Amino acid sequence: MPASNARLTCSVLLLSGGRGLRMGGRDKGLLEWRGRPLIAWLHDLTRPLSDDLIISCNRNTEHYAHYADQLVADQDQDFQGPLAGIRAGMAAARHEQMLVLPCDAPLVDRALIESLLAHAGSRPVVIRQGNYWQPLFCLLPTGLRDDLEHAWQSGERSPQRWFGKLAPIAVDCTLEDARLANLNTPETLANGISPC
Ligand SMILES: Nc1nc2c(ncn2[C@@H]2O[C@H](COP(=O)(O)OP(=O)(O)OP(=O)(O)O)[C@@H](O)[C@H]2O)c(=O)[nH]1
Ligand SMILES: [Mg+2]
Repeated sequence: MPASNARLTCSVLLLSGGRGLRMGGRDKGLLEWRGRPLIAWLHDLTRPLSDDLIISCNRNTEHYAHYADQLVADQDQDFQGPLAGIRAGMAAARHEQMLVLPCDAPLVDRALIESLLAHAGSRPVVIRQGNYWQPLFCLLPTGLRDDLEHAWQSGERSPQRWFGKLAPIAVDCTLEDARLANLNTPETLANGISPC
């Protein structure tokens, strides 16, 4: 059943539209980790939160469709980065808030998500580790879609620079917080998790 969180129903955007160059050009979300595709772990985590689970992907749509209510693709086919996926997700999202997570962080847990949702309002809410923002772990008010579109049309391609102008709310985590570890290389995929 969707939307077990009665306080807030959000859209969810799982970012899986990258080139995966460090994985030899393979589609990272579909690579297996602990016996299942990475996207399956994020799907299982976020499915109960939303009736609007969006996956940003630029290939293998037939595989991703199983895990989503909506698929979105970047407008341009030249991999302009995650902000392209956020832009497509914002255009499609059906709720006032959109939770964004990357496909390659399978240790994110419900408590981390709840700590983002707790600050839902008119400003972006973003994970920060020490002095480092983690711009792909965030909660975005979808009312910012016009602002994002304007920034995009002005040439902005950095999620952090975009929301940096919007007085983001930080959710602070330690530098050692294993939940934020992500998988970028075949070695980490096979052997475990590396720090971000
Ligand atoms: N929609 C979309 N998502 C992207 C794009 N580039 C990266 N992402 C996503 O952003 C997140 C972080 O990117 P990376 O970890 O660098 O993944 P990647 O770009 O596929 O991998 P590398 O090519 O090795 O850098 C991942 O969830 C990617 O799927 C893009 O051009 N479009
Ligand atoms: Mg990349």
